[in-house]
Amino acid sequence: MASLFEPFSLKSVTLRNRIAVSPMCQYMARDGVVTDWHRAHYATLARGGAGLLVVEASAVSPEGRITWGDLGLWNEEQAEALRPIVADIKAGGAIPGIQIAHAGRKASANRPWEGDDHLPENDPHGWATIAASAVPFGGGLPRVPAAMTLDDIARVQNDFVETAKRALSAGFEWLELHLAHGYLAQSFLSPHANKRDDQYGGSAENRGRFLLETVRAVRKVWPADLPLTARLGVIEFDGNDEQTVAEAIELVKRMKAEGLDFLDVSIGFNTPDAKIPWGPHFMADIAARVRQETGLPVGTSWFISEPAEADALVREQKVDLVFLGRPLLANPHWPYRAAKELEIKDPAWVLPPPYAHWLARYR
Ligand SMILES: CC(=O)[C@H]1CCCN(Cc2ccccc2)C1
Repeated sequence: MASLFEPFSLKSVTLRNRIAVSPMCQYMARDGVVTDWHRAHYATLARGGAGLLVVEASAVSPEGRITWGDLGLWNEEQAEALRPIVADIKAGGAIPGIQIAHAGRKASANRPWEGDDHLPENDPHGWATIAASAVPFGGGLPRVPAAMTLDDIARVQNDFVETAKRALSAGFEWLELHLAHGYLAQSFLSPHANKRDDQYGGSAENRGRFLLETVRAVRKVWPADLPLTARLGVIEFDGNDEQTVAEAIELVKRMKAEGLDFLDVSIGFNTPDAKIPWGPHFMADIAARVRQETGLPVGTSWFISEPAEADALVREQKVDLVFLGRPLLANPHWPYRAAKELEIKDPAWVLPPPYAHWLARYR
């Protein structure tokens, strides 16, 4: 029976435990390039003891960023600048992962602490946005995106492929396609956002096409022995959940057949009117259903903060990995806290030797 501190192997990669650092935007990049902020941020988190560290959403093109502060992986300079980050993550003992993304109709926005809303259309720092259809998200993100042409679709899918190749060249061993949170790929899957009448709209199969084609294309360039994963919004909490989850599970089965190795189960966030049932590990049972019905290993996040809860989710085989975000911002050594609370042997040694030997002494 696996527990939080059991290793996890997937393809040729082995994680030292079931704790993953969830991709968390820092909005501290310059032209998509990492800065000193990221160097300290990622080294600290990697040294904290997690088994996997997924670097924040990195845009596949400049207009694919949420804000001007987002990381990018659309050019070689950005890839090169990520190499020391990968080295720091590996030196800390974690597997280096990265999430690659296109923000779609949620792009061209202010950083969360500076408004978390769309820049004014005439703002020189903003840019035109694209999505499945010319339908705005709403709320603080009212900008109307351009409906993508078939050429746009092919271009953006190629951007994901080229970005995946750069992630490999930068040394990442775990790739997460961002297909969630109301961003570009998710906007194709959602009837809230996708009003197309071509082969990318209408039926569930058509609405899943962009996502499935992107997985298929990236799988061709991402090494067969390295995990190709995705974060997918499988539920909207918009009153139509049974249909949404059923459609998502069918799509995940198709993605698995195309070589997807793991699913990070999340939320669609395609409508500002969603009624999210925020609460302790509220996504766990939905993740367990995806795991059960697709046979893929899964992870999930959202309101997982207590070690005993995280351990139970793994022991009960609801998830294979727990993705932690804010608990790790609050305490980058959360794995050490968990090791103590779960009474793991030699808990201090989830941390690097310079810390562990002191913490293990004077008991
Ligand atoms: C890139 C990404 O998925 C991040 C960006 C920052 C907010 N994160 C969490 C979030 C998603 C959707 C609505 C509200 C909050 C998601």
